[in-house]
Amino acid sequence: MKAIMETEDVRYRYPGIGEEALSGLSMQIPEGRKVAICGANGCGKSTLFLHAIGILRPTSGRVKWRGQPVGYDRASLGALRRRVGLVFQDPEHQLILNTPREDISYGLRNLGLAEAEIRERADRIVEKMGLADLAGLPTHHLSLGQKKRVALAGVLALKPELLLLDEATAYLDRRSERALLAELDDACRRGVTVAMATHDMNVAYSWADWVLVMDKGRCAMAGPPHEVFSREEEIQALGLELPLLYEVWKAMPEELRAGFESPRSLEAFKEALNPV
Ligand SMILES: Nc1ncnc2c1ncn2[C@@H]1O[C@H](COP(=O)(O)OP(=O)(O)OP(=O)(O)O)[C@@H](O)[C@H]1O
Repeated sequence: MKAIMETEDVRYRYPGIGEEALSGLSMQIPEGRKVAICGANGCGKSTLFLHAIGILRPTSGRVKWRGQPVGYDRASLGALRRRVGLVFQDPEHQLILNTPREDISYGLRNLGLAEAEIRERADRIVEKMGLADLAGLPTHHLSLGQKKRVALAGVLALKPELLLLDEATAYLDRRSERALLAELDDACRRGVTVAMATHDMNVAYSWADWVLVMDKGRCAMAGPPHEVFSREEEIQALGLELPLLYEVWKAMPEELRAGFESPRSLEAFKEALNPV
């Protein structure tokens, strides 16, 4: 497993706060994967993301990009932020201009691209993400789900190698959630490593192919979803729920389950029960 980004024993304390937000965090984000980062409120997921783009700097320990320690001079931070894109939990923190198109173009302009390329890249992402009807509207007329899609479009337009999302699916209806996860799958197929912080264990279980569980500023568990969630007692002790599909599967008679790994989608579940 090759890590695109990793942290080594990272400690961080917000100024004026007694408790460490990260208290010896060592974790790896494997390259090319869809990673879910799970953990109770306040376990340090957002703080980890702010370290990943160099907004915060560890009090001790190291953050590494492709095996090399991250540098904190202007040029190194600029290079890091061209490679790592962060979609914030609250799209209001990301969308600052009048319209989605202006916001998407603004990010591209910051990359120093020529106007023609800015227009072309903005058009392409607007069309690809089905935002054409919204692109020219005042951003404050958009729903939360629409704003989340625009925020994602703005970061994807920058073509990051690692895409980080903080609670991307929170407050989305099922259809918007599915559309957003499909977008992330698509990005991953194009070679982008995607890591999403989520409280939704159903999303973590069925969408991700690697799961990191954080607890009190450290990495408590890491592995493929069925492996992590099969450690049921540990998951529950960390205040997390088991995914519904996993629980239903485990509640079924053992002879029906024999020979199958716990299915991670409804389709796989049905197939396991009615093999063709
Ligand atoms: N700007 C800040 N100033 C002071 N303390 C902070 C700040 N941001 C976060 N913290 C503290 O750092 C710890 C980790 O918070 P963080 O937001 O990283 O957790 P999280 O896992 O993302 O939480 P959530 O799931 O609620 O979004 C918490 O104890 C939190 O109170």
